[in-house]
Amino acid sequence: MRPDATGRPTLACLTIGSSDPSGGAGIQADVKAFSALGTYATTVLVGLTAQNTTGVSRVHDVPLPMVAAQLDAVLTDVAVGAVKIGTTWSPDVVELVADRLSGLAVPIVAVPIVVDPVLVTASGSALGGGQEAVTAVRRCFLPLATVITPNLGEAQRLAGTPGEDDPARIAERLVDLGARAVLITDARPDTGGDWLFDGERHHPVPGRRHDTHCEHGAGCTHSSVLAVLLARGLDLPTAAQLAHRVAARAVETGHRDVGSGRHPVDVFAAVRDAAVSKQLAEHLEGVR
Ligand SMILES: Nc1ncnc2c1ncn2[C@@H]1O[C@H](COP(=O)(O)OP(=O)(O)O)[C@@H](O)[C@H]1O
Ligand SMILES: Cc1ncc(COP(=O)(O)OP(=O)(O)O)c(N)n1
Repeated sequence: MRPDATGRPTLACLTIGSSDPSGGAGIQADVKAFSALGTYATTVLVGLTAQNTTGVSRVHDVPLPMVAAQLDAVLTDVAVGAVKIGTTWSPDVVELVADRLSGLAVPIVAVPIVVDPVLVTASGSALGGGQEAVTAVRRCFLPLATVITPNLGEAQRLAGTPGEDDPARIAERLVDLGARAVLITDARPDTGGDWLFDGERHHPVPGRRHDTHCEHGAGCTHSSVLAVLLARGLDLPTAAQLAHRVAARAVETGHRDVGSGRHPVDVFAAVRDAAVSKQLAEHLEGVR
């Protein structure tokens, strides 16, 4: 196997999600995050969006047989070390993806699966489909995922607890509903930071909010980074801390001159940051 720049064998990661033509979020953000962390990106597109930094104007489904063919093409050829699942607004796609991943010849349980259930974008556009899609995500993805990474509003909707704003209680409800672990992003909008419940213990992930208005793609970047770190063998609480660090820095260093709405994050600048790259190197040294 050809080693990467650090001497490790190539780690291939798969993202299953939808396209953002403005380049900040969706599959495009995932490929950038995988690449920034030195991994090889593979992609299965389930939908197209017409969107930019100000919002989503239109969505279009990739036909189901084409989704199935893409999954088969990648999974029968490339040994993926991590899977990230992003925007899937069609219940049929949710079922198909869950079916293919759980029916793999090589058990995918050995491979971390991070599900980022996108329901509303930072620009305020609904992107997760209707209640049927939410029900399908609950039924098919909660038990499949190593960890799910909803933001606070998405977690409330998935848990069916609209008035509850305590992330610990929402996360516990999601585990009751079948999730193995829940990482609620931006769980404390007043102070910043995330909240991890690993099914047994709660781990607050402290953070500070940056007021740069560069949040477009923060969630996609965060969940992709998390998938890579889990594939590299980090434990979930450590991976959650580091993924937040990278995402928060990507917001801080975001592309303020791109677009007129919520500007895109910059994951490459984040991992180039001396403090972030030192922390990544320290944790990744000695793991696969
Ligand atoms: N303004 C911000 N400043 C610092 N970190 C942020 C900011 N916005 C989001 N993050 C971090 O980025 C990651 C993704 O969070 P979030 O924006 O909630 O995702 P989503 O795009 O799914 O709503 C989390 O780790 C969160 O704490
Ligand atoms: C195609 C597509 N997928 C996901 C998102 C959501 O991206 P996210 O990283 O949560 O950031 P925001 O869009 O909420 O800023 C998306 N917009 N498009």
